[in-house]
Amino acid sequence: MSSFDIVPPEAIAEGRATDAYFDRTVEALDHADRNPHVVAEVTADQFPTGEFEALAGVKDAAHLLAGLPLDAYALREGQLFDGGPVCRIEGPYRDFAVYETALLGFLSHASAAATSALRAKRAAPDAQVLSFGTRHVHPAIGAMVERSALIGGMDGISNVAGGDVIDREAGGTMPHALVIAFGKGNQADAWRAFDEAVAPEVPRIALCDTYSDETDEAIRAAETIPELDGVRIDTTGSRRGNFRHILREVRWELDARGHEDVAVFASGGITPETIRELRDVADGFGVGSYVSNADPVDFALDIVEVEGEPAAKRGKLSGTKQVYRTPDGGHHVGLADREGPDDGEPLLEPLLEDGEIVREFEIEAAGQRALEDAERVGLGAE
Ligand SMILES: O=P(O)(O)OC[C@H]1O[C@H](OP(=O)(O)OP(=O)(O)O)[C@H](O)[C@@H]1O
Repeated sequence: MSSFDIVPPEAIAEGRATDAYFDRTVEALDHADRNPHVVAEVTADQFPTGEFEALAGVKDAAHLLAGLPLDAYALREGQLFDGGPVCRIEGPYRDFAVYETALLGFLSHASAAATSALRAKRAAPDAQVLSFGTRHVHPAIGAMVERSALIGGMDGISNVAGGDVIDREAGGTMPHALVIAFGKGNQADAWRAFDEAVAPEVPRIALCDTYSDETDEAIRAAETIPELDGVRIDTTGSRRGNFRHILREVRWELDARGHEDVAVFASGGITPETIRELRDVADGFGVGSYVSNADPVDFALDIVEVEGEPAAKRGKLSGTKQVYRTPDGGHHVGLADREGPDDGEPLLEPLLEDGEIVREFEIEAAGQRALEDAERVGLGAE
């Protein structure tokens, strides 16, 4: 047993990461010798709302359900939706009832982070937008946050173990702690030690706000490290004043001394709004809490068909559904056995066939899909 309070992956795979009432449900169904064939759908909103979100977490959802006697369909990761099902399960209910809790958790949390990542990246498509936020959340979900950030189209991640899990390398240069470890006034020693110590492929980006004026530190960093790639300005909120002005000044003073090729990165409390304010004066952004702390999407799993007959609780729409994307960016919900809209591309595609995963999960392809679909539906274009 781990000394950390972390539900182990095996318990999730076995269906133990469930609300207890599903265990009671299985007991009652067993007692009554009842196991109806159902269609169940995962939905946040029944009808399109105009508020788009990006789907993520489908890889984990597929592995959760793998091996069960069911078929499943889902949107592709990175696909945007604003209503209707994002996932459909068809099979004997008793066999998958206990997986609902973990299934919704996988999709809800990852989709929220991916959606925020997409909003951040869309605010500055030409800048480097990097994920910095796993420090704000439980370390057990670091890989989920980083994978979702990339599915949302972000350009890089910072969590090393999270990167190991998703087979991507974490990036990053220095915290304030490194500069402080060399003592006030000795920032140059810290930057020099960094430059001498770290592998050549690590970008030389100096943190330039620890002790003194940002422009002063940026100039000194550029003079200390001949191959300096960039400076990062993370001015503490209480000292920030006009952050845009600070970044413009840094850019100006670097340029005035011939350091036009030194990039300027901004971090600390960055949101899509601040990115839009700063995108013409910064080359990149470190985004933390805006992505890692995103509120989970409010997904629910609902039975919509029992033994081939429409069924649903009040407030939910019965019948097996399909969702479609039309070229104008419209998201349409219809019954699966009816004609879809003209030129509508069906979005719910096979995920599992009789318990076998029938899909590849490509992070970069998902990120590309998210960015293209965001362009189509106008998400984050403001
Ligand atoms: O505000 P967020 O968007 O969540 O950004 C995450 C963190 O990244 C920056 O810290 P930094 O890397 O400079 O860390 P340090 O102050 O501990 O050195 C910033 O000051 C935040 O603490």
